[in-house]
Amino acid sequence: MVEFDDTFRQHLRELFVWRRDVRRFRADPLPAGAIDRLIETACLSPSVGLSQPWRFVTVDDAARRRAIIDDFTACNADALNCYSGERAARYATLKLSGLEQAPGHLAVFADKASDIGHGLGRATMPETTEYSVVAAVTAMWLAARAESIGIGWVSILNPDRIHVVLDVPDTWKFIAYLCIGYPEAECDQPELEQAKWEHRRGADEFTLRR
Ligand SMILES: Cc1cc2c(cc1C)N(C[C@H](O)[C@H](O)[C@H](O)COP(=O)(O)O)c1[nH]c(=O)[nH]c(=O)c1N2
Repeated sequence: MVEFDDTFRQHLRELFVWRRDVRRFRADPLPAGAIDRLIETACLSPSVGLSQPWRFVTVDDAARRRAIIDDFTACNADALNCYSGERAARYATLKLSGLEQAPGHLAVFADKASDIGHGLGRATMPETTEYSVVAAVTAMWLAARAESIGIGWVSILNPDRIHVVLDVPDTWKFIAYLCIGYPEAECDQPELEQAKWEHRRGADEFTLRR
């Protein structure tokens, strides 16, 4: 049996504390096979009915990357228009993607039409397909940090546009667009907290006791 000791648990806790959503990347490329290795780890994640509904698209083509960046720019401008006053001014200062700098781009989808898992667990809660993919992204995020690789999740995008740009099946639901690379800096505090947009709250605030 594999056992984990206190030292491992302490390191694991540190991994959770020091995992960040990264928007500022160094220019150096990722080592060969790094993204494939992260995808392999992500595939060890739990999934409803063992359906493994995650689908990964590595995006290396310059024209497709440019189209994604253009979509982000348009969506981010729309998002800014949803705020006013001081909140709008603050939003405008935020850096909300590392799409321009990140050496790795990875789009993640949930295959809503796959028969893998034979529908187990999905009859009353079809959304568990998407939950499974989010679990895989989280695993990848942590596994990357363990290799000092940073990941930034970009959701300020138009899913329909992503489908067209990446030419993926209609039955795939867009879940995440990930920027991957080495971070410019490490920090134990979310960037949105450093920018005074929001602060991390403690577990008590989100826990009901019945
Ligand atoms: C589903 C989802 C979607 C997004 C994010 C996360 C998740 C889970 N986050 C990252 C988010 O801002 C970040 O996780 C929190 O601010 C907490 O920071 P740390 O991840 O702890 O560094 C994120 N960040 C960003 O700069 N642009 C984005 O579009 C998104 N979108």
